[in-house]
Parts: sequence; C-alpha cells; structure tokens
Amino acid sequence: MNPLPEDMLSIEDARRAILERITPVGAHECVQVRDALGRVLAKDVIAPCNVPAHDNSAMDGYAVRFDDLPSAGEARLNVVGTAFAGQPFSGQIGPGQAVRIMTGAPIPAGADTVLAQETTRSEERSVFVGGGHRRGQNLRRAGEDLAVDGVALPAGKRCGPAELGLIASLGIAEVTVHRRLRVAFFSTGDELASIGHPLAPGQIYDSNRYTLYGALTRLGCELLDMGVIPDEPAKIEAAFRAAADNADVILTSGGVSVGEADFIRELVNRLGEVSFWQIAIKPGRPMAFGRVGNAWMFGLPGNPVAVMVTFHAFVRDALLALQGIAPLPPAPSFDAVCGVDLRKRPGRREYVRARFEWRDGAPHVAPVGSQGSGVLKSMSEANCFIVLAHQCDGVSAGERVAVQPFEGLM
Ligand SMILES: Nc1nc2c(c(=O)[nH]1)N[C@H]1C(S)=C(S)[C@@H](COP(=O)(O)OP(=O)(O)OC[C@H]3O[C@@H](n4cnc5c(N)ncnc54)[C@H](O)[C@@H]3O)O[C@H]1N2
Ligand code: MOO
Repeated sequence: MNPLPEDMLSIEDARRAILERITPVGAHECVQVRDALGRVLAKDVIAPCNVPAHDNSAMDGYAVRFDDLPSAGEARLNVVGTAFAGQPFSGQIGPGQAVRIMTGAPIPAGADTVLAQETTRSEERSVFVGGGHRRGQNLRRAGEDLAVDGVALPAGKRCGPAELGLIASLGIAEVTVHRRLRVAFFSTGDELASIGHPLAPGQIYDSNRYTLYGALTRLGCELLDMGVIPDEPAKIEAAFRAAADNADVILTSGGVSVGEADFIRELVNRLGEVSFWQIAIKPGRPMAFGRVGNAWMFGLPGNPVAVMVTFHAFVRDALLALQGIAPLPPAPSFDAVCGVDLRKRPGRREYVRARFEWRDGAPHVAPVGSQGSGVLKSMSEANCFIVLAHQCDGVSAGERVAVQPFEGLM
C-alpha cells in the first residue's frame, strides 16, 4: 500500500484556512423581486408595513365578543352582518351580536374571538354557540408575521421561493443583492478533446467542464468557460492571467499532482500563491488552493469524481461565502445502517458513492458501482455519500454510518 504523505491537511483545517481568508464580493446591485431568486441580500429588508396588515380571521365562521359566550350550555347571538377578505364589516359588534366572517377578513370592531363555523349552529339571522372557547382564538394579529420597521429578511440570506413571496407580501418591488460571483474555469490536459471534435489517439472527452458548469450554475454564478487548455505552461499562464483579470474565482481541473505534465501549482506559485495542495481526503487529495492576482484559485484534481468531491467539500461553501451567504448552511447529514463491510485507511476522510433507501422505517445505505475516482457512472447512480471519518479504520455490515444526501447539494 502506498504511504500517505505526512504534510496533508485535514479537511477541517483546509476548510477553515479557505473560509478565514475569503470575504464576500463587495459590489451590490438592485434587482426586481423575481430576479432576486437565488441571489444573496446585501442589505437587510426592513418591513414598510405590518404583515398581516390587520387583525384577521384564520377560519370561516363568526366573529364574536368572548364575554358573550356561555361557560356551559348554549347561547344565541344575533348575526348583524358579513365580513369577507377584501370587504370588511364596517360596523361595530355590540353585546349579544356576531358577524359572519370568512378566512382573511378583518376582525370587526368590538369582536375579539372567532368561532369556526363547524362549532356553531345557525338559524336564519341567529347563531347558537356552546362553551369551551378561548378568548382570541382563530385570530391572526396585525404584524404577527412581520412587524412594521422590523428586519423582515437579514443581509446574507439567499432568496428562495419563500423569500420572494415574503418580499412581495411587503409590497417591495426591488431589493439590494450582492453582484453575481464571476467564476472562470478551464480544463487542462493534452489528452482532452471537446465535444464536436474527433478523438485523436489517446484522447478522451473533457467531462469536468460540464460537471463544473452544472455545479456552478446551480449556485447562481456567472460563468466564464475558458475551454480546454493543453499541457503547455505558456498557454496555461495566459489562461490564468485572463481569468484573474475577469473573475473572482478560478477553477481548474487536472495537472495538479506530481506528474511531468502537472504545471498548475508551479504556475500559480509564480503568478500568485498556493496556500496548500495536499488534503487528507479520498478522492481528491491533490487539490490546490491559492490566489492568482485578485482571484481565488482552486486547482481541482483531474479525476472526474475527485472534481465533484472536492467541489462538494471545499468549493461550494467557499463560493457561498464569497456570495455573501451568512451563516453557511450546514450540509444535510444523517446516520444510516450500512449494508456491507467497508475497508478504510485511517488518516483521511473518505467519500463513498452510495444509495440510501428507507426500509422498515429506518435508512439503509450501501455503496454503488466502482469507486474509482474516474468513474462518473457510479456518481450518477449514487444518491448520497457515505462519509467515513478521518480516523475510522473500516465499517462492519450493520454499523451506522454518516450519510450526506446529494439532493440540494450537487
Ligand atoms: N505519483 C502520484 N500519482 C498520482 C497521485 C499521487 O499522489 N502521486 N495522485 C493521484 C490522484 S489521487 C489524483 S486525483 C490524480 C490527480 O492528478 P492531476 O490533477 O494532475 O490530474 P491529471 O493527471 O491531469 O488527470 C487525472 C485523470 O483524470 C483525467 N482527466 C483530467 N481532466 C479531465 C477532464 N477535464 N475530463 C475528464 N477526465 C479528465 C485524466 O485523463 C487522468 O486520467 O493524480 C493521481 N496520480
Ligand atoms: O484522490 Mo484521487 O482524487 O483518487 O482521484
């Protein structure tokens, strides 16, 4: 078995080193509510009005005065009008009176309680009510969702469907968001051909740019796809310079290890700085992080699954932090019963492509397909990673293991 290098950083140390150094992109812009989907708020959204705007009914039924309700037996109240959402009852409810009310209608003056109509009996202009009610029941108070002048959404929040609706519920047409993150990316390797070009002997099709396109698009980044760059230092250097002039982040794949055509680290060290490049992770050990000009640089390993694992473990959260998202959402994770024995070398965290399913009310998980770090098929068949901790030295069938589902992450 090959020895593990001694100067590998743990995943936690590498993540900390990355996240401590980066700060969100400074530039902001104003966008229409719909265009805020996936964008990160750069300023708090302050409520210009209450939501709900007025005390209103949570049920179809009757608005009443609690003091008119019997503690036992049945009381009769006079129905003096009707309140609809959008058509309030303009009068005042007096003793012994009720107003027929629909869900969302403003509570008439004088009423303090709503009876669901299923708990009542009506006859012409009367309603009969029993005991057992609570003062204030079935009422939604003005401002109980969002209070006027309060922070409705904090800066750093990424806008999803709920946030768009919430902003609209305040009547706000535009919000201030961080500028989109610009990410330049290219693949390196003489063996790589792009789609549409025939393969020369020894060549393979470049898949990493497409995987990265997918992952970056899902994160809402502005993409600068720089294609395939051959293993020629001058060409890679030119690509780095152009990328650093135009992007906040540069992602490369390939050429980061110790082979004779692996130029990435040497070039980045000349144009900027490599902070570290060996991490206690499998797959993905040779991943370089550093800077070129004003851009952050992630030199991802060439193997297609190593690209995805390092993106998941390091790049994703770094991009979220650069977009201004705070605090970073934790990666969803749960424990599942492992169906097979797993071999594992202590001293690095391993990400195993796997599928989980629910059986007998509990999650079960087992690896899928070949775990070679060039094998994308098993990545596509998997729906989660089994994450084996740094010091773990193997798992026996039936033991519980940590699982990170892909949904929402990849
Ligand atoms: N002597 C050592 N050799 C290797 C080590 C090591 O520590 N010592 N590490 C291995 C590990 S782990 C990985 S991962 C790879 C990473 O090396 P590179 O980043 O230099 O990647 P390449 O050599 O350029 O490519 C590796 C592999 O991936 C294929 N590839 C590259 N780019 C693409 C692409 N865009 N689309 C599809 N496939 C791609 C490439 O053809 C190679 O097969 O190094 C190990 N070696
Ligand atoms: O760790 Mo490499 O990333 O096996 O493929």
